[in-house]
Amino acid sequence: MQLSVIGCGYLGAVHAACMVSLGHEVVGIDVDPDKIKALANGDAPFFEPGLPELLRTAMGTGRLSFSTDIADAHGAQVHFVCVGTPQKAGSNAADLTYVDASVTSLIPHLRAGDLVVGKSTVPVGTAARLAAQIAAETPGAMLAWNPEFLREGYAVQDTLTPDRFVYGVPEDGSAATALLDTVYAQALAAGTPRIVTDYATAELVKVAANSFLATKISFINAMAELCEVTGADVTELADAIGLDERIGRRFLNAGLGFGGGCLPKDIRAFMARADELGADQAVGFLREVDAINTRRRVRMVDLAREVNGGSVEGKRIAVLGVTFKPNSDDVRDSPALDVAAQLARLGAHVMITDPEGIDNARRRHPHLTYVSTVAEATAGADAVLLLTEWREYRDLDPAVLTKFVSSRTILDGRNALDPAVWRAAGWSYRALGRQ
Ligand SMILES: NC(=O)C1=CN([C@@H]2O[C@H](COP(=O)(O)OP(=O)(O)OC[C@H]3O[C@@H](n4cnc5c(N)ncnc54)[C@H](O)[C@@H]3O)[C@@H](O)[C@H]2O)C=CC1
Ligand SMILES: O=C(O)[C@H]1O[C@H](OP(=O)(O)OP(=O)(O)OC[C@H]2O[C@@H](n3ccc(=O)[nH]c3=O)[C@H](O)[C@@H]2O)[C@H](O)[C@@H](O)[C@@H]1O
Repeated sequence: MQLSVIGCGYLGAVHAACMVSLGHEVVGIDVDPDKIKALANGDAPFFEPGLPELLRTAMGTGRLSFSTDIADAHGAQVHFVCVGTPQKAGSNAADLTYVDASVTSLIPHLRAGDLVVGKSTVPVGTAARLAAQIAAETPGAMLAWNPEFLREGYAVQDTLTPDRFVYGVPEDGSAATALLDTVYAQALAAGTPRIVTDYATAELVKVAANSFLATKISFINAMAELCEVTGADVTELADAIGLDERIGRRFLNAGLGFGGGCLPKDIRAFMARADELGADQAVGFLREVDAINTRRRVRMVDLAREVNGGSVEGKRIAVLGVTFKPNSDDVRDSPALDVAAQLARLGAHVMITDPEGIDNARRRHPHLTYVSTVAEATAGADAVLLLTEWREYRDLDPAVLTKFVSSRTILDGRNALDPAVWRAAGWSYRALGRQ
């Protein structure tokens, strides 16, 4: 099948390469010429495990091309819209500028029978509005909303073998459903469940799923706050409640909380949209979810002050990990970068290291200091902060770090280390939610 993928960022680039691996012919379109140049050379413009290999193989088939010209989407039968929907400046709402611009630019190149498939995360009501625009301007072209559930760091596997497909289709959606079934034939044959529903339900499934995940994280972080005042241990608490199959242990890792280009902006956009719909009470709890999440960052900064005698001014602070989670170079709304920036504002000499995130972090916070190795970051440190739990930081040997630091103080922002190991090596170990 001939497909176009419009928007080749974290979602679209992976989607394009994966669709080729399923046997389709794909043109990827993006307005960013640098991104398109890298992709056309077979280079992944961001870090995502498995993507470089997949891209090289896909380029080798001759069935993957990239362009900045939306006219090159003409001829494809299915057009995936994967552009960004960031938070609007000065508001909680989603900025739909890119979705609207991409669909408007695509319409002149559509033919009757073509299917536009929205994959971006949008406020409920967006699909119906775009469907009306498409129907008015290209009779016979169709729209489906097929939200994406991939996680960065596992994007390739999540795209090829998702937990489920959700198709939001119009009332007589059989043609749209048949086209999507052809696109995803391989995973469907392997038994992946698919839910065919209306636009509004499909849009809500996506924000409901992310809201649930964010709520689960903030729930355990609220318990961490209680553990801190009672002397209890949030990691053991999570293990214990997680053994109840109805609760489950996944997404109960307490620590610095959630960041990234999705959970924070999605819960805020959900609240903003519910407000517009007069249903703000229904998701009012998300305000608390957001507030608990922000408080964890503040608590980490306070802990850094506490272990430094009340002030970090003039102190050398090593920050291990700056991305919003391991196995990604993404620093959008990164809790780690936020904490590092707050400490720098308080006068600390912050030395940041990260395996993949330094370039992106430097673009956002050029005034902070970035170094390539743990040895450089921790040299002479008054405190070491583990803020993103990359494997190499989880595996650090305290005896090795002892040689570099000025004070053996470690703050584990992700509950990723074994306190007994660090204490046995003579370190003062502090964490969020456990003693
Ligand atoms: N990053 C992720 O893990 C996931 C993201 N999503 C959703 O997917 C959407 C995209 O997210 P990301 O890929 O992370 O964003 P991103 O910012 O990495 O990529 C968006 C891309 O769209 C391009 N673009 C903007 N306007 C365009 C236009 N008019 N025509 C063509 N290209 C255009 C940008 O240049 C950029 O490369 C968002 O709605 C997000 O919430 C959903 C699931 C997972
Ligand atoms: O809509 C999206 O874009 C995606 O958002 C999240 O995926 P992602 O942002 O890649 O990352 P997650 O693995 O969900 O982690 C999000 C944040 O929560 C934090 N987290 C996660 C799990 C946990 O137990 N504790 C915790 O603090 C992570 O450190 C990270 O900062 C969802 O997991 C995906 O299903 C969804 O498709």
